[in-house]
Amino acid sequence: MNAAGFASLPDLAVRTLGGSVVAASDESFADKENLLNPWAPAFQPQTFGTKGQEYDGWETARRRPGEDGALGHDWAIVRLGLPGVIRGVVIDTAWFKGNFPPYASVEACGVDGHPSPAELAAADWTEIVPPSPLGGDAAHAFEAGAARRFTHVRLNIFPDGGVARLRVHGDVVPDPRLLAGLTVDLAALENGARVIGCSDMFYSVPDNMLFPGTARNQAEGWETARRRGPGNDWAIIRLAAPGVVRLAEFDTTHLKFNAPGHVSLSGIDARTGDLDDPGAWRELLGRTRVQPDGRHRVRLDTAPDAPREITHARLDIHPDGGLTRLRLLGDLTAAGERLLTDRWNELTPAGTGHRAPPRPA
Ligand SMILES: NC(=O)NC(NC(N)=O)C(=O)[O-]
Repeated sequence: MNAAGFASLPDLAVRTLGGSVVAASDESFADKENLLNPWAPAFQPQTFGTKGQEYDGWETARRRPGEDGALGHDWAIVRLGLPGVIRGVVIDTAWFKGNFPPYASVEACGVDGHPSPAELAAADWTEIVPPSPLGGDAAHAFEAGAARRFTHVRLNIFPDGGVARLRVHGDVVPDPRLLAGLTVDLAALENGARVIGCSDMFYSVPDNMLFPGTARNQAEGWETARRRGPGNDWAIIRLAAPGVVRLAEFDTTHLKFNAPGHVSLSGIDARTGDLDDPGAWRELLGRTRVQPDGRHRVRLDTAPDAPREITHARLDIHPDGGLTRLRLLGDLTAAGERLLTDRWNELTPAGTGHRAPPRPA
């Protein structure tokens, strides 16, 4: 997968998906936490504080050789908000022009639970980006290929300097022990769901609807252009795993003059039906009126005689607009639990401190 390909995958490290910087060797000039800011790096010239020019990034002091003559290097350890398989990394030195590091590398590890910085230092790290040259004021994309579930990454810079952002794109691999037997959001990015197709993403991408928490403005949701022709906008969501959706939440918060008039929802089991065959989709919720700027929770009909196991859901918004959040609360089926467990086991090598979850019958 090339950079353009992996950059459309979720950023497993971004703060709005739960990422954090747990430790760094140094942050004398600018805070390590800036590495994971969701916004594009900003810069204002001549904003000198007591320690130097202020940068929207992570910046370390200029290193000097120690008594032994060694220069050493700086590093920062990031806890991924969403553990998963890393497909590519972007090291962005935006605005660092005379103070970027000339080389960087990235390592990753998978550790169960909530390890301390000391426990992470002793973890088994795998190099996913070898030491590579960097330029100033530029985003550098590196593919990463290890077919393993990682929970943390370590950015190494040689010998020192500033990095504006670290983006870690990949496929979310949720921990089945946290989902099995519970009613969960089958459309949540953090549970492994994703939007795999949509009619329009002129203003913002539809995966935004699947972020945790509430949106702070309409840019943090999905918004389409004004539709001038016939038809309506839509998005198809691949659920976290096969499951039964029992309650849908359509959130138009912050969409005050651009909310859809109506929404509808349908589902398909892609193991037996073709996503491209309109006849294979079953209605889950007929055309339902929505209001601007608010949450709409709708209980779906899950009568015992209505077989509702689906792998994908289709959201239709009539005629256009967007949603800031979409929640599809429901239960994994036994097949869904098995699938998640098998995937987790396959991508989590033994001996990394992970407990293998029981595989449902
Ligand atoms: N934050 C800084 O002031 N950094 C540096 N200096 C300037 N002017 O940016 C540097 O690396 O010495």
